[in-house]
Amino acid sequence: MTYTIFVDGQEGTTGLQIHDYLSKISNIEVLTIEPEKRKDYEARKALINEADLVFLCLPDSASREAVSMLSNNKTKILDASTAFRTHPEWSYGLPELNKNQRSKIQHSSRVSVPGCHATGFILAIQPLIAEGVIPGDYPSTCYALTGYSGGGKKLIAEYQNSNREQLFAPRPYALHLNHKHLPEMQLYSGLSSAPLFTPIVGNYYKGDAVCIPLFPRLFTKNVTAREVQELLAAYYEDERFVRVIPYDSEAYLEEGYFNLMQCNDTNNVDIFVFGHNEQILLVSRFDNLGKGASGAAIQNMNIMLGFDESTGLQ
Ligand SMILES: NC(=O)C1=CN([C@@H]2O[C@H](COP(=O)(O)OP(=O)(O)OC[C@H]3O[C@@H](n4cnc5c(N)ncnc54)[C@H](OP(=O)(O)O)[C@@H]3O)[C@@H](O)[C@H]2O)C=CC1
Ligand SMILES: CC(=O)N[C@@H](CCC(=O)OP(=O)(O)O)C(=O)O
Repeated sequence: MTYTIFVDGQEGTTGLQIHDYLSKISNIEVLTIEPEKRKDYEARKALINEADLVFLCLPDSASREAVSMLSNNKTKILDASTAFRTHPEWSYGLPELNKNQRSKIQHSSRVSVPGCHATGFILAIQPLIAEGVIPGDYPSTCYALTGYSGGGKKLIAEYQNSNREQLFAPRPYALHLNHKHLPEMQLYSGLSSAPLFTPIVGNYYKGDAVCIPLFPRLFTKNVTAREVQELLAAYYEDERFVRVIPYDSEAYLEEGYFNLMQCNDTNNVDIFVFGHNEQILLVSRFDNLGKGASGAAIQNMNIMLGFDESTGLQ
């Protein structure tokens, strides 16, 4: 069986990369829109309703509009925007979340692709809450270091076409403490309040390290950093895209420094547990355009269409 696929937003950062992945997958036919018609309501509506599966790689408002264009029961939607990530009728496209999530995605025709920072945060902290190690009302904090491609065409152009001195140094942002990923970070991690989250964008293309400092004295169970690593390793034992790095493994550092680009061009997430009995630092590392965006979108498509989950992915 051949499935027809349409990417609405095909010329954007996420859309272009999804096209790259799709070009390597068989059993699909990609429907394209003429470039000058890519924002034409009727032209988009026709293709959205013709396709078996549509990727929405658009701003939130255009995603909502695209969903309102649906007039059939066949088309499955995978939305990359923030518009539906906590919507009760949509499935959250993080198959590794728990034992039921993969099947939820498989049986759903509306799936949202998680935000990049949210992916790293939830994968690292959720199992510790689910297993009763960290209480749901834990006052969590999180910071993330990310490449500028996460900001889409506009931020890429700013970094690549400007020599402004202030772009050379890392730049903290979302300093009103209201980053758009907070609702999904809270909901799917199982926390009763959102983390205090401060992302930092750097002058490099891609690579994300989401860091979560933790104080075991505030935990429900008395555990060491080594035991936290063991718990996470057991939780993700059967997951092909999530690797929990052995505790205390200097081999993964480069002369003592962390390389946050090491998962680039893969769909992998590496989770590290650093620290000792009094302080722990969890770090999730991944490609913000891979498992943080387009790779995750393709992984979800594979599940929704019944393909092997790693089809087209590295
Ligand atoms: N789920 C994830 O992990 C990630 C999701 N995203 C999300 O994906 C979406 C796209 O992000 P990104 O690719 O980085 O953004 P870009 O700005 O790079 O691309 C967005 C594209 O959408 C097009 N567009 C805007 N409005 C319309 C419209 N009404 N109809 C058709 N096309 C339209 C733009 O056109 P034009 O070329 O004319 O500007 C552009 O090509 C955003 O919602 C973003 O939040 C982003 C990164 C990761
Ligand atoms: C550098 C930068 O701006 N990054 C984006 C992350 C993009 C992403 O993954 O998420 P969305 O799908 O929610 O857009 C940000 O922090 O908003």
